[in-house]
Amino acid sequence: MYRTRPQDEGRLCSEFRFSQAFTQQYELGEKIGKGAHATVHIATDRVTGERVAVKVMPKQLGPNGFLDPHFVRRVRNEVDIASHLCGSLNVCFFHGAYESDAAVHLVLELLSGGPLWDRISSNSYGERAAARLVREVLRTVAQCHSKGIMMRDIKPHNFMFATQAEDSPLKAVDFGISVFCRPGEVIKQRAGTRIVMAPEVVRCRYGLKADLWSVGIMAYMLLTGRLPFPFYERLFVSRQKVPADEMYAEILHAPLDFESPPWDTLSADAADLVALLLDRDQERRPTAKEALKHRWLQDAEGSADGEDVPLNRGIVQRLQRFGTYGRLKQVALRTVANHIPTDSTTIADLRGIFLELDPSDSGRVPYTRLQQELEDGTYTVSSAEARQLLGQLAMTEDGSITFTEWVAALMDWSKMYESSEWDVLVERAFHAIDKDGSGTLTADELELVLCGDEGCQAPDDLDAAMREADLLDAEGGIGLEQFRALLAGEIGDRLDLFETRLPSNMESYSGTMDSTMDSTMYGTVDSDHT
Ligand SMILES: Nc1ncnc2c1ncn2[C@@H]1O[C@H](COP(=O)(O)OP(=O)(O)OP(=O)(O)O)[C@@H](O)[C@H]1O
Repeated sequence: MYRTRPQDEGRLCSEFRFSQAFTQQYELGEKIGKGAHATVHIATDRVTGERVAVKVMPKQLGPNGFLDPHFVRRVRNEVDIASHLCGSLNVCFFHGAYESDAAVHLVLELLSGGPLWDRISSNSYGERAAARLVREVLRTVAQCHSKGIMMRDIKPHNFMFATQAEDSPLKAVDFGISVFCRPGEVIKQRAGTRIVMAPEVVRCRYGLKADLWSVGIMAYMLLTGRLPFPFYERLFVSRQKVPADEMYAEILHAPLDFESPPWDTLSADAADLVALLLDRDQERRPTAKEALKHRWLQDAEGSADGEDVPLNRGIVQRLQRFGTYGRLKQVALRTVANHIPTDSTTIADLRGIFLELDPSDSGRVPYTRLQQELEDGTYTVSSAEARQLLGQLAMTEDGSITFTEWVAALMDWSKMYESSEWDVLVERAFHAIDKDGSGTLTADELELVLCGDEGCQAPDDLDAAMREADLLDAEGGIGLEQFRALLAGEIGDRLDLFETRLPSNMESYSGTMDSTMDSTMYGTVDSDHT
């Protein structure tokens, strides 16, 4: 994620250093959405014909003619967080960023199922359907929190369905006001959308747990079609303006309504989880990982979906986990994988599955064969998602994936990390990258492993990788200890943070819903501008 550095604030227009080749690569089509900071269009890839969404953000200049620092921060947030999370199927896939003199273009996965907001307004969810959606939202939050990212604007507008299907996956969009926040860190700037704002955000002293309150409000809305606060009636039914101070007072003090219908017909488990998430004491409120273990969410998909999924049915989970590691960490893991002896027992099960795909034991599997494996019905992934997942893997020139790559992507690295082999492997990998033997990985050496002999094509590639690895300040290079820390961080991300995408029976939506809610009542308060 972007941290504001003095030299980045107010840079001249061209200085995002994104590619300027948008119009060469894409044909811009009809407008499909509008937010406060951007318009969103459909666009078509001129070579592949693939349809994508393009978020066009007009460049905002400050009075001095330089780019407005808030604008720079918002764009960097979106780009960096989307890059961090691009392996996750719970997040709208980010294809890349472009800029012209007038605008930044963010090319995104096209989500044609519309925002969750629209379905909340026209449907009520049966408990099981609601539980599935809450679980997807919690997974997204858990993935973000494990990367130290606070989403800060969790609301039904910022989750969109991939398709029109009732059981469509739900994906997060719009990370414009998200921030880096380590566990225990306190943020003091009020930001977000009032109706989902946690009490501690209102008080301007908050951390990651504030996201869980917002999930609680979303879960409440999914189950009841309304908000738990008295101001709901005035704002959404009578359509009156409610002063911000009055909303804040109710968020801080008003009793939350768990009595009125339909609470009398909802399960005790549903009420229990929502009440836990809406605990005003953030210390007692569960983390996203704890909430995911709640009883109400356990049978949400009716299928096994956790650490217990066998390797041969857990490829989608593992590819997502690898995809969220960041490019520099991925290449570092590849280098480590390259040093694991092929007969090591730690990779025996991975070898067995690889051999099923590569019966002649050539050490390679064609990319197309893997794509077929993901799309053959074992998993519920679209072609674009299969490409997204496999796009994390480095391909050989003949379009194959090597066994080393397979190990790097699918390995349970936490087990290797705990083994006696780990330290030696990391050291060997470090020395393999440190070509000049200086004991430090320089920018040139990192560029070589990231982008090969030709160097990085997009000027921002190396910077972005360093930002992802939180190593932007490592101007003198990366030493062995930093390299170790890079590899160890988040190594133990639990697999059940990621969807299995194994088929399961989904309950249909049911019931009725108040359809008077209106997106105009839903504006983000971006405190950077207030
Ligand atoms: N990937 C996508 N696929 C299809 N439509 C999208 C996509 N991303 C956004 N949209 C549509 O465009 C609208 C505006 O997008 P978005 O919310 O990201 O803009 P914004 O200006 O950053 O928002 P905000 O007003 O919350 O700051 C969304 O409400 C949605 O309807």
